Amino acid sequence: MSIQKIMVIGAGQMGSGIAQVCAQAGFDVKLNDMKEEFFARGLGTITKNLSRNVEKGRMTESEKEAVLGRLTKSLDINDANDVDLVIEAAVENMSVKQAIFKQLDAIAPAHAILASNTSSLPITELAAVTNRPEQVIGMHFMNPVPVMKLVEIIRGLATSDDVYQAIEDMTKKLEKVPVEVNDFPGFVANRILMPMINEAIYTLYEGVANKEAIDDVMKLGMNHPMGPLTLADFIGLDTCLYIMETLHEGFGDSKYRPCPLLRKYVKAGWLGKKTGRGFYIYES
Ligand SMILES: CC(=O)CC(=O)SCCNC(=O)CCNC(=O)[C@H](O)C(C)(C)COP(=O)(O)OP(=O)(O)OC[C@H]1O[C@@H](n2cnc3c(N)ncnc32)[C@H](O)[C@@H]1OP(=O)(O)O
Ligand SMILES: NC(=O)C1=CN([C@@H]2O[C@H](COP(=O)(O)OP(=O)(O)OC[C@H]3O[C@@H](n4cnc5c(N)ncnc54)[C@H](O)[C@@H]3O)[C@@H](O)[C@H]2O)C=CC1
Repeated sequence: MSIQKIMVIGAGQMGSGIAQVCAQAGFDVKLNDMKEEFFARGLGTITKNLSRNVEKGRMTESEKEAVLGRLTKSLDINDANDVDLVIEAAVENMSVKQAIFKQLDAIAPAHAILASNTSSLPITELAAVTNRPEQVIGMHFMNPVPVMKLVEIIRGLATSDDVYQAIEDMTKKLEKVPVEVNDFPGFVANRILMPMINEAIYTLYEGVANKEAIDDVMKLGMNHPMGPLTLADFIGLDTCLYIMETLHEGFGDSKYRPCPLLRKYVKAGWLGKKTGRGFYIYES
């Protein structure tokens, strides 16, 4: 199974990072989003990251131009008609993702693999809306994609061994480390990380300490690179809430109930770094 042409759906924080590392590894990448401005924002982030690589002597200017040359703009999902792999990185919402997978199943070539960068949603449920469930798989990158080494590879119930192998090989070409995981809500990464973040939000909500103190405890006491509230802002509070809801619904266990303060911030549109305000305020 040979992969050369890729479409990445969603040019947000994750999609832009995924498109960047794929283009850096030599793949031809179509970066798809719904509007020109969303694509432009994603391309802006990629260009900034590549320029930093040039400044730091990790890449020449001509290598940077070659990477950018392998990236193409797409504002139409029909552009998936000649790709070998689609990596979907749109919002963490099952109905949005299922609608995308249904369309892709009709558009993408019969051999194409359909992967999702979902943080928590069942791959098997995405696969079920297609006629190629054996070619549907989870490819869960970590944020920030250009820096973090891990990719959780999630097998849906029907995912074939050949498809798993092709995605594992492709992940290694991106210089990432694949880890095989089965299809349960939140997989491994967010089954463990997100309840910790949710508990940090409860700690704030219940007035145990202020936000700086909570972050300091985990940074200085546990050597985490970011405190949990800073990390929640970095991930996006909407994404954190979606993940907690998936865990809560998927396991039916009250220990996963999302903190009311998290819901309130999301309802206010305080989604974290990407909107300029979450637990902290960010200059643009
Ligand atoms: C929600 C999910 O489904 C799963 C997830 O992704 S959960 C989130 C997982 N990610 C984490 O937990 C990240 C935790 N934070 C960290 O590891 C670090 O704070 C960090 C790597 C983000 C930044 O590191 P730092 O040392 O504090 O800052 P800084 O010195 O500015 O950055 C370190 C390097 O990362 C790079 N970097 C930082 N942020 C970046 C970004 N958004 N994009 C690209 N590169 C970035 C910097 O350019 C820098 O590279 P150089 O040293 O080569 O110049
Ligand atoms: N933020 C994080 O730390 C991580 C997020 N993820 C997952 O990655 C996915 C994307 O998350 P982010 O990049 O953080 O979100 P984001 O909000 O930064 O970006 C989402 C992008 O998808 C686009 N989009 C939405 N619907 C679309 C459609 N139908 N067609 C094309 N584009 C569409 C939006 O316009 C936006 O640009 C989610 O499933 C999330 O759970 C996975 C790992 C880490």
